[in-house]
Amino acid sequence: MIPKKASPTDQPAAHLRLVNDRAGDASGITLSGVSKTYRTRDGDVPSLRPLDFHINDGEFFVVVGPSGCGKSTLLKLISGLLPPTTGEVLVEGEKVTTPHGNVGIVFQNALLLPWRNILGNVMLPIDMKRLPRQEYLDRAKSLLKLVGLEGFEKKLPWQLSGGMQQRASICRALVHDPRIMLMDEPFGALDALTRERMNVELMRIQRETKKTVLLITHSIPEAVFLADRVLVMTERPGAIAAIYDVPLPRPRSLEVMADPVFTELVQRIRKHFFSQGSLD
Ligand SMILES: Nc1ncnc2c1ncn2[C@@H]1O[C@H](COP(=O)(O)OP(=O)(O)OP(=O)(O)O)[C@@H](O)[C@H]1O
Repeated sequence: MIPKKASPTDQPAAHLRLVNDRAGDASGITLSGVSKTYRTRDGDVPSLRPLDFHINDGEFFVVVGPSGCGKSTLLKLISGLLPPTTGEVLVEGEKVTTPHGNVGIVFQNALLLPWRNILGNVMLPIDMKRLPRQEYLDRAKSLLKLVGLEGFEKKLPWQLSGGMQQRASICRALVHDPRIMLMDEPFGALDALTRERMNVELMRIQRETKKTVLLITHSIPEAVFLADRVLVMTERPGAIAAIYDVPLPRPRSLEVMADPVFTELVQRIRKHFFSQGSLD
């Protein structure tokens, strides 16, 4: 595990204790009173009601919720791409005010640059941040090996399948060694079989890299399969409907989906959405 950096903003630990109820624990992600209302020409669009929760360091935390309830907004607030309307987000004890290097983001589509080869795409954050290329090249290559793309470094994105492209985009999100990986419906564009394989792979990557993962999905089975905890959101403006612990041992294989603990939890979460029909 990468040692947590000491930083001046680790100091408001007293505040953290209030939010967190965890004396001195500045690791992970803490949201306190975080809400978002978009101001548009047509009026205000309340997107998120004030949210309070903590994601532990190294946790696999999955968010499910109906379409338009503010899941992507939540991810943008944590990454610093958007400022909250109220409240604050702390990542590793530091208040998020701008986009920061503590996160790597994976979107629904791999969004690889078609003119860069796979290694070049994985190295993109290093080039953009002007970090020393040579130091990160080996890391990029070992990440590609970790996701089974060894030998594909020089291929162009179109020469890879959708699942392989998405694996490359996971490497790109990890290449600068962020503590946290934010994933917005990362496998939503893949066929069902590839998606299952990617889920197994993602769990393995998370175990090996020990990253904190926040993943958004529309699929309740996917959420329960992957997560340590599942946060269920209400309809917009999104609030916390419930947070469920997933008491299934790790490592997990696809057979776990037949376990009564798994199926009961899926049913329990699904009940939140019976009237909305917006989840798988
Ligand atoms: N830039 C914006 N300006 C105005 N309203 C926005 C903006 N971005 C999102 N919204 C609105 O905020 C609400 C939440 O959007 P968001 O994309 O976060 O939802 P979501 O849960 O990720 O949706 P989905 O599951 O369909 O991807 C929606 O009603 C959306 O229309």
